[in-house]
Amino acid sequence: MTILDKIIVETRKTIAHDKANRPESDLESAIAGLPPCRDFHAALACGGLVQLIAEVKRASPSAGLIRDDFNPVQIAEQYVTAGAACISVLTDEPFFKGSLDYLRDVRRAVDVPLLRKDFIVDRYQLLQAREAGADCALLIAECLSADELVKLHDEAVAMGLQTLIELFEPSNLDAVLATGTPLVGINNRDLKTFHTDIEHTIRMRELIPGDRLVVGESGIRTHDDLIRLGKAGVKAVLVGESLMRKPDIEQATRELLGDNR
Ligand SMILES: O=P(O)(O)OC[C@@H](O)[C@@H](O)c1c[nH]c2ccccc12
Repeated sequence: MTILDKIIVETRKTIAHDKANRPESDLESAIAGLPPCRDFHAALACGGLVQLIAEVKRASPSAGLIRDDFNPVQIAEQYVTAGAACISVLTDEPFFKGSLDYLRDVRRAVDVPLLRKDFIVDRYQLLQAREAGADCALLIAECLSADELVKLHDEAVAMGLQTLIELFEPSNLDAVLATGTPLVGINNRDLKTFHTDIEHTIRMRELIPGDRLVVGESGIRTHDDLIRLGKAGVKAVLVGESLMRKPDIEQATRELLGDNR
């Protein structure tokens, strides 16, 4: 069993537990009265050379605990002050020490579009995302069949959410493109081995039609990395660990972006 398989097993347990506490119909009514989502795609499509989705990430299976003094609201505020276009909030609890409450708290504190970063396999999680204030939901091609990808993408859109669909395996590209999502993420981390290589995004970029906005994800550390990806046609980057490890997150975010504003 790979780590990804283990995460999905736990995720399904969490969903069953959450559904028992709060029925789907309850979430449906809760989202009915919400204002429309912010435009995640537009925030990345405009402005400078490469836009930043900065991630609130407390821990990960590969890195363990990334940061001791963890205050999601303060971190998100620092990201935004330093120029992040969007914020990603990890909500998986067992493996990433995240929480839907972090997403809620960040929603109250900042005005930029937010991504729910989790292992989404069920419509219920999309409802939770929308209710907690997300504007976009991550879908991972390695966790879902081609049919499930289409179904969850359509369900997300019906709720007013956008989707960022991520893949690592080149063989999943057709399934991702077939959903019609305008936002395609290339994960540089092989979730089976945790190894990251930013060349992976650069190679995969060439295979993706120009009408999709490509997000380079994982293992991005420096301004040079960002520039290299930008030159290869990558419009946005998703960065967590390298920023979360720095004592001064705001300063680190400025350094990553450089004069790329
Ligand atoms: O912390 P990094 O290496 O900067 O990576 C951020 C983000 O790409 C990573 O957290 C991620 C990408 N896809 C995921 C899917 C699930 C959990 C986590 C992820």
